Amino acid sequence: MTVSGVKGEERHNFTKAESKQIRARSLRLLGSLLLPVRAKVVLAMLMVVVSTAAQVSGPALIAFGIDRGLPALLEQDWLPLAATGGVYLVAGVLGALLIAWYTVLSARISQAVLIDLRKRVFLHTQKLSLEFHESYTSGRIISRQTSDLDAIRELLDSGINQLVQGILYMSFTAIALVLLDGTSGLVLLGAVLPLVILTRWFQVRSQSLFRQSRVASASLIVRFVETMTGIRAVKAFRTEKHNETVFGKLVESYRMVNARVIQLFGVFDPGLVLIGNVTVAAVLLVNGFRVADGQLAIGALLATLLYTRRFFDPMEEMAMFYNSYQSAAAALEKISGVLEERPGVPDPVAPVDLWEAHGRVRFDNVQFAYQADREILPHFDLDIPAGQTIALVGSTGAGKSTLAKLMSRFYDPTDGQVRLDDVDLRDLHPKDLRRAIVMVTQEAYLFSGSVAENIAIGKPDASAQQICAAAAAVGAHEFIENLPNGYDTDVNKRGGRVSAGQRQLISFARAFLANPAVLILDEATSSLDIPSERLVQEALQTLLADRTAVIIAHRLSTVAIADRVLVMEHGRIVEDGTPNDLISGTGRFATMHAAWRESLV
Ligand SMILES: Nc1ncnc2c1ncn2[C@@H]1O[C@H](COP(=O)(O)OP(=O)(O)OP(=O)(O)O)[C@@H](O)[C@H]1O
Repeated sequence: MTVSGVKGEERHNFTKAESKQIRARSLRLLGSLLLPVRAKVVLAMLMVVVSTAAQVSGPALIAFGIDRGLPALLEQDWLPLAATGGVYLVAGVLGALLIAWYTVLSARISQAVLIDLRKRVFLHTQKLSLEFHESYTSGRIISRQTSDLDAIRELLDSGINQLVQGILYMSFTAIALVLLDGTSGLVLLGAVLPLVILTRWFQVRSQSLFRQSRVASASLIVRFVETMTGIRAVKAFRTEKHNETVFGKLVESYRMVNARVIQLFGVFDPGLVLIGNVTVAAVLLVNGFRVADGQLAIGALLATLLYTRRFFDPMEEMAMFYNSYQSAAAALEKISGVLEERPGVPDPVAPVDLWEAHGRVRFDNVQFAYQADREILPHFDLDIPAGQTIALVGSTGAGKSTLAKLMSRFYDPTDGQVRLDDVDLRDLHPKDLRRAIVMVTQEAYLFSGSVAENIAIGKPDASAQQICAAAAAVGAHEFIENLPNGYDTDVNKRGGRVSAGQRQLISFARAFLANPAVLILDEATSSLDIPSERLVQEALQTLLADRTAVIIAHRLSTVAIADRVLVMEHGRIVEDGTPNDLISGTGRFATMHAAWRESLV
């Protein structure tokens, strides 16, 4: 199985080569994000090096002040002590200023990187085909934009700072200690072994716990989003109690993992403090004797103690970095996977412009399957002349919506071609394709915003009059006028809520305004009541007059306005003719129509 794109997300056990492939992908993404801010990164590094050096100089200066400045002062020479104090002050101020500057600069870098990544994820996910969105759940998409980006933000905001400053601080401190006094350096070296053992122990255990914690929190998000997305089904089937139990279990497992993480820190933190204190005690003991023997000055003793103590300070923060690094690395892996996905319907390399499409649609030798082993359209030929109105009927699962999706190029055929005015849809300029072919579906999705804005999606530069005219043409004007703020009513605010049928009318107005050469209505009148449907049918006569139209409808009333009826079964057209011919015949459509007429009586 491959790990390219999002496929790797479902797996946990990778081979070495696969892990390498995923890491390389993450690093490439990180590299491409840092490239535009590389100058700032170098500057920030320089600042942090200088400011850490300034901070680390403190104990050495204190030692100098005590061992050289004080005796000189006793001899009435105040200059060495004053100079030491001055240098200490300058180092302190410089360190503080540089840290302040560094903090601002690193925040800018992290903001730039995050904004870039956030935009890339949004734009790319939006570009991915319907095929991708139909299998990649909304919970996962939301996690990519929220918790994953948060994990990366956390790493950039504090994690990297802590790591870089921590490593530099510990290295500079160790170097300063060795330079000041080799013996103390040896004592510190003695602490390194237990330190390495403790840190390694912590890393090994925390790695698996942090992973479990991320998995548990992701499951919580996915469960929450899916429950809320399906809230209607939840209420209709009264599954609240069941959901509560399932969610409760997820929360409990999240709590358990976090409790174990805290237990781990409960051993690691005191362990660090203990090693630090034992080392300081050892330095005090060894150097105390050396001071008594006159081998070491008292100021140097103090400085060695301060360096030893300070050496351990960044350890805990660096252990925390490990956590944020792990989360961010996992997040980066998943985000880079989404960004690696290629749209199932790629934009043409040499797009053909079709300014004024006539609307002839042809399916030539088309074969189509969603999954390799299950063919939906085995072999499909169809010629729809420009301006014809087709009613597409057939039983559930016959492949009607699939045909509509191929016609709108939501999918590409596995074999053969779908053409508009003799141009393969794959070669058509995406802008021309969207202008020429519009599909209205049953969902009739409305975006946040006013009714007018929702209609104007069909033609963003439309005037208010054009919007009203479009609404009037599909019989939506009256109800829109009766909404609290008319065309300016926000469809997602209380009071502005519209019914499913009204939503469909708005999406009709949107399609009418877009004025495409080919209009596909996939169950687009299913939520309308019979009088509204009749109204729309009248409007449809005008709406469909000068364009090619494909109407998929279970209610056969639509057939009356069609020039031609296609009956589909198992991905094939089994009947094709004018409504009258088919009704008066003895085929499937005649039976369906008779049954439908009877149901009306
Ligand atoms: N995204 C998908 N992935 C895999 N299989 C799919 C997908 N969408 C549809 N199918 C399958 O393709 C077949 C045809 O489905 P399609 O939606 O085209 O039927 P339909 O004639 O429009 O049915 P209905 O009248 O119920 O809407 C069905 O067997 C369905 O299971």
